[in-house]
Amino acid sequence: APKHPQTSNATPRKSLVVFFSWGGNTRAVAEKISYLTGAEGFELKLAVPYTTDRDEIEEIAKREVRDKYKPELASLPQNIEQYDVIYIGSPCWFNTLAPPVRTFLSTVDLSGKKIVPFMTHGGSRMGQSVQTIRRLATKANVTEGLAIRESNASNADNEILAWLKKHNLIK
Ligand SMILES: Cc1cc2nc3c(=O)[nH]c(=O)nc-3n(C[C@H](O)[C@H](O)[C@H](O)COP(=O)(O)O)c2cc1C
Repeated sequence: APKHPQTSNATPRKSLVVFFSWGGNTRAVAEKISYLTGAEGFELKLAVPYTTDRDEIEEIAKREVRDKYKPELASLPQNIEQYDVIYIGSPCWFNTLAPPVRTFLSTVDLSGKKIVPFMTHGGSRMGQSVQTIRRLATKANVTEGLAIRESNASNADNEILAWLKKHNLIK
């Protein structure tokens, strides 16, 4: 049947927020992005969870980042092909992505996706993470990142909203 001229053949852009959070700051930003965009959320969790001890995680993270270690994830998002836009969130750990996010990027085929990175941090902003995402997801279109300071993580509504508008991710 002929299509109405207003009808687009393009399927609507579906988006997913994939994130890891150790202390909750990145989760707060991820939840805000989901709330503002309608994107579904997927929290990356490890098969063997990290310690909750702040001194111990420092040592573990330092070693894993140095070794580019990819810890095993408990699960992966299903049917990734249905999403056009994937937000990817991480705390800044030693100037880059937390290792669980590295595992995700190395495991899932993100060819042709628009990837929107975001990070919470104590001063390093995105660090090296955008370059790392571009290297691991070679066939994706990776935008500039959204960096939110740790102290603002649960109070960044306006910053997140402005950033989403600036990048045409919401109206
Ligand atoms: C192991 C570890 C390493 C960190 N390394 C950095 C860093 O290199 N640069 C920085 O700005 N903040 C660093 N931080 C601070 C975190 O990026 C910041 O507190 C972030 O908001 C934590 O997010 P989360 O609560 O989602 O885990 C580090 C924190 C931890 C626990």
